[in-house]
Amino acid sequence: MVMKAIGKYKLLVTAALLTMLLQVGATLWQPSYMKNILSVMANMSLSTSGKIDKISGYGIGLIVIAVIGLIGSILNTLTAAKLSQAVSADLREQTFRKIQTFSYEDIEKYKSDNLVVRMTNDVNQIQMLLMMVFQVLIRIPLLFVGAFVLSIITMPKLWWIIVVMVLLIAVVTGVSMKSMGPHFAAFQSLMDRINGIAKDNLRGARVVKSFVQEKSQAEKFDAASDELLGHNLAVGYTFSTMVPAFTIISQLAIFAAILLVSTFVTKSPSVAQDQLGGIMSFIQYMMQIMFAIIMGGMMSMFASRGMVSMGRIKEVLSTPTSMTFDDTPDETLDGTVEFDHVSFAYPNDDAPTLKDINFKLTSGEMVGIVGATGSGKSTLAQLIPRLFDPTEGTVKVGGKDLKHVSQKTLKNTISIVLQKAILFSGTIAGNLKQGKPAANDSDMDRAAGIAQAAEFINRLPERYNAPVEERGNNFSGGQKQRLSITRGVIKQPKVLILDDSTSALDAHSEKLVQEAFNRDLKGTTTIIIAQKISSVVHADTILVLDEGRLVAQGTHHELVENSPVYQQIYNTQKAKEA
Ligand SMILES: Nc1ncnc2c1ncn2[C@@H]1O[C@H](COP(=O)(O)OP(=O)(O)OP(=O)(O)O)[C@@H](O)[C@H]1O
Repeated sequence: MVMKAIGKYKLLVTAALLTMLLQVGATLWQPSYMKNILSVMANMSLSTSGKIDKISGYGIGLIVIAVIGLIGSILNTLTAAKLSQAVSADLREQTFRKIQTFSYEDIEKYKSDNLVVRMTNDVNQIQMLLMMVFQVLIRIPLLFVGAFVLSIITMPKLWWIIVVMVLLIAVVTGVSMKSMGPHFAAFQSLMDRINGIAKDNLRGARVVKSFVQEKSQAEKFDAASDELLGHNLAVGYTFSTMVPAFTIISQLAIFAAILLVSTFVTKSPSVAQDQLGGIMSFIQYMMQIMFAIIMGGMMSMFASRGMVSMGRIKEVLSTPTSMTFDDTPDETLDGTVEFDHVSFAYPNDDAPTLKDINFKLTSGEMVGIVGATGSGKSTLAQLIPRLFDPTEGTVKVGGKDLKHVSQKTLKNTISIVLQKAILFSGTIAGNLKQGKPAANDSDMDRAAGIAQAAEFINRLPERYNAPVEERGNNFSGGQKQRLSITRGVIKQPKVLILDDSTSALDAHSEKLVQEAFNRDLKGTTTIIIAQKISSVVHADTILVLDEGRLVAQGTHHELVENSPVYQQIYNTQKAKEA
């Protein structure tokens, strides 16, 4: 997946690799110049001016190499940054597009917050990983092998010092990484938790303030934050012991190298010049090897976080959409709705929420659905616009099994106004056009009139161009509901479902909305889910649900006569009103 995304940027990849090679080459080249400079210094046969001339020459060479290395490093950082940002932007967009193809059921399975974290945090982790790969991870083995080989070529007799040092550093790095591993692993989940608490708190700011929950929210946040601090400190402590351990190992290695070289020099003064120069570059190579191992260990730790994120993005991208639509021609359906032995269980839920439901609604009817809270009213309604497919049985609209109609036909035929009015930031017109993209002002006027929204929209100076803030926060609950009903009716659907969507309207407005439905949406089957029986008392037929079963169907008068469940709801509500 990531390789495919990277493949698009071959030029940048090549540039990143070449600039990295330039950098590694310059780093490995530098010690040999140091060797030459020291050899000149130790050369007894050269005059002082001869030495200065040679050393200046080498010095200029050293500076040129350092500049080449610096240019390589700057260009590498630039190309790696550009590459990682471009790839992560592609992945983010690809993930978002994939989520758009998800059915509501797929989104429910992941939970929307989790998907947001994947598109933000996880994509960022991948971006950091790619940056690391093209800046450091590939450089490390090259630097390690290069410095290892060159150190042995420079001082063949000291090969064992390098081997012992590498082993000791590898052991210390391994032990430290093992102890830090669980702390790194805990970071991600704690960050998720901290994000969650902060988000809950800010989203529910009104509840927090009105229930004076600031202190308990702060305590909850502190607990998670302190836990994160604990893990950070534990990592810090390990680092603080790692650094002196590396210093001791390197000092010992340097000491051993110098000691041995001085014995060679003493034994054979003729090799003094070569050996003294060599020891300098040998020590530099040792430092490069040590740097490569330490960086390698640390980077692989961070890389493992990136790999986890990659897995999480891959999971989303490879999730097959649970709901597919038939590629049949678009058609015009009438508003009959039929449930034929429909049962439904939510994903990951063993017990069915709806059990063997059977009914048939005639086109243009006004239908009420009532039942106790949790009896399955919203669940039943969600099967009509195919937010979910039934686990068993068939849902038909216009006489056609919904599984065999095109997505466009479904969209043109059915509209649902959900219990919670959800508006998107933008303008009123932008929100209404979600219902009918080609809607003009007269369509909006008509729909706003039906939903009793015209009155407050007309009071806004910009009318349909009035801004809508995030989640419609600049509108009252009732206004949001009216706008959301307007969006639902604007395309004049054949089936309109109102899932408790007039709850924030006063009784008078609710009556006006229903009268407008009767008058202006004559051919539309209107299904009203209501908590209050008064909202559906005039319906042509009422479905009564009880614990996921359809226990009765009829007009208000029929049900008052012969449905014990309906009678109970009706009597309880009458008693409350009295
Ligand atoms: N997304 C979901 N995942 C799992 N279970 C769910 C989900 N939504 C609802 N349920 C469960 O299904 C049952 C029926 O819920 P539903 O929302 O359909 O009831 P309802 O009659 O509309 O209730 P209310 O009048 O309170 O809105 C409840 O037990 C609920 O816990």
